[in-house]
Amino acid sequence: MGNKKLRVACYGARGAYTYEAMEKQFGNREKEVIFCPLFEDVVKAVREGQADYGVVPMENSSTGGITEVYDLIQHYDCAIVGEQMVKIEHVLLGVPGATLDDIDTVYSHPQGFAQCREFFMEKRNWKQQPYFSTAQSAEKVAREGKKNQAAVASRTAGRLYGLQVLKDAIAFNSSNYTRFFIIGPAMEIADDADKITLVLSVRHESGALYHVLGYFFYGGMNMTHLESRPIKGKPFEYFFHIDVMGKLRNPANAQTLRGIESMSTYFKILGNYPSYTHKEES
Ligand SMILES: O=C(O)C(=O)Cc1ccccc1
Repeated sequence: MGNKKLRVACYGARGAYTYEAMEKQFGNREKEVIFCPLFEDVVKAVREGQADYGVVPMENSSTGGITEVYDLIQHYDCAIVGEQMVKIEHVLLGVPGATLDDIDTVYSHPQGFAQCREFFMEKRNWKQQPYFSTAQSAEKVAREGKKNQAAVASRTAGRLYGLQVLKDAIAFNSSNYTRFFIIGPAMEIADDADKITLVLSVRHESGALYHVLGYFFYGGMNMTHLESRPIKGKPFEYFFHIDVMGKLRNPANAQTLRGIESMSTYFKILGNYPSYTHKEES
């Protein structure tokens, strides 16, 4: 890439959780950040070359896989070049001077509402208004300046957009983490890459997935995530998105994957990248 400034497509806005993940990945590098209001805008920007990399959330420890992102990466044929993990601590934000009693409408990303489900069970007369990222929700509430409006977002977003915390720690799971993919137009295998993401489908017959997964067991490759996604045009057939610990440069791992490929009706490796745990330990 020479000395050209890095262009990174980031979901949301400054103060979004994805922005935190982006800073963890690229913080020390000079970059131009292209903010995208939709996940699809991020993936498209990477595919069409407006950005060198993109950052999107893909899995949450309370609510599970963010399935739309899996479908988009597959549809736009992007590669995974890294991952990051961010601790998510949602707060309820309102305009200065507002109290909980003033609120009747709340804005957030649907993930924000899902992760605070129990808090909102008690607020049945509040309207939950799905919006873009949590940060854009905070910005909207600040910009409109109405006492009846609140946002579910981070404390950082509140500080950034001049809102006050009406209620702290509103997520139902205090150990709430989100995993993010760093995507690119093509695979990049760093020396410390230790995790592989791949997509496959198998014949529609008994034992087909069992046989495929058996290869991981016999090859000693620890599977860390499995997500099944419907295949468009083939009702009740699935793409399996699989994360396993391993290295494509390790001949034994490569051999295991070749075995799996031979058992699959569709097989594509999306990336081999340094895992979050690996980075934390090093
Ligand atoms: O909206 C954001 O801030 C995001 O980055 C998406 C998201 C929303 C809620 C939890 C984790 C990620």
